Amino acid sequence: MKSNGWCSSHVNNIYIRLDLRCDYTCVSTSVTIKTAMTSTVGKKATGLVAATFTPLTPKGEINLSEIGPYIDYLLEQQGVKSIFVNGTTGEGLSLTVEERKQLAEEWCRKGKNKLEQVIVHVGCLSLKDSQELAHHAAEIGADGIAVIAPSFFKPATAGALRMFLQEVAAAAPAVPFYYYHIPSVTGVNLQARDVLEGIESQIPSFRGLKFSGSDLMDFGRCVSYCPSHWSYLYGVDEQLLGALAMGANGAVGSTYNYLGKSGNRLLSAFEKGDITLARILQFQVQDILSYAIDLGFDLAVNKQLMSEVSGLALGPPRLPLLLCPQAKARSIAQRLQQVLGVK
Ligand SMILES: CC(=O)N[C@@H]([C@@H](O)[C@H](O)[C@H](O)CO)[C@@H](O)CC(=O)C(=O)O
Repeated sequence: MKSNGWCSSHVNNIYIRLDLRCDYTCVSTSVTIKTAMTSTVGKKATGLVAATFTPLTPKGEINLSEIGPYIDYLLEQQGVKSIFVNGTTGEGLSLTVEERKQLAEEWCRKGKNKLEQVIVHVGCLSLKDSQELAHHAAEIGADGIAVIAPSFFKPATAGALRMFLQEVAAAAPAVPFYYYHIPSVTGVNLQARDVLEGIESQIPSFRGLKFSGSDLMDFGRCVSYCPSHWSYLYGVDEQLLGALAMGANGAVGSTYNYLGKSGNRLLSAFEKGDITLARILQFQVQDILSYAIDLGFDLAVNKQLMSEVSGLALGPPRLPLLLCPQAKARSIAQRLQQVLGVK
């Protein structure tokens, strides 16, 4: 009979992993001490991050002129200081490489000296396109880049996905790199914990995880495996509280575009140990989203809801997503105002 186990601890940048392998005849203990992440790539991403919608004109072209007002809205009305652009909410995979570059550039330009972090999603089906976008993000001064798993030809193993991520990260080695785990959208159902196995030795700029999955056991295993100086950003907004308990140190999501204030209150209630308040705030988000889900909530509805709540002209989604009827978005916006007690 055998038992294998390990434990790790992180003290003052020293990362200690203790491997214990025992059977009845032998006990071997090996202790590895390494200085964790000696490079000082970037600042740590924490707190609330809005996954931005991509403003389009009524004809479906990217609308860069709305980005400045969008950033001001997030800062002034929602208290959100960091953004994640060209991701799922931003319809990144429906945009051309050139459009993604123009958008990333404008978000970075308009966010400079205002926002704390602009993280650019650079994942594509094509490795070459991802590398081009990663390199571009470095040139324009993005604070971080993130990559989802390619989802047409899917990686067969965690190792194959790690190799893909490594090749992208190598195109922007000085930019903090995040793995973006979103199995419900990519259909890549690998455990994030497996993807992270040894990733720091393959990607020196690796700085954390954007986990948009509902498997909190996998998320917890990521947090317990990884060094504390990484970012663990959780992306299922309606169950953020569970992820905070599991060790998330921030949240990235679509609803923080219009529920930023409440998201910030939830984070600070949790930090202060006021679980009762944190729970009330989480239940409010769940109420609003269940109401929306009953009406058929998807990205198109979400985008229209943001236009409705913020007054920004975000335009339609891009095909194949269909424009949401305004009455539907209006009805969800009313529910939101009732639940939050906003006039
Ligand atoms: C599947 C999906 O779109 N998930 C959203 C959530 O914020 C989601 O909209 C929210 O939890 C409501 O279900 C984010 O995780 C996506 C995200 O962060 C992104 O746009 O990159």
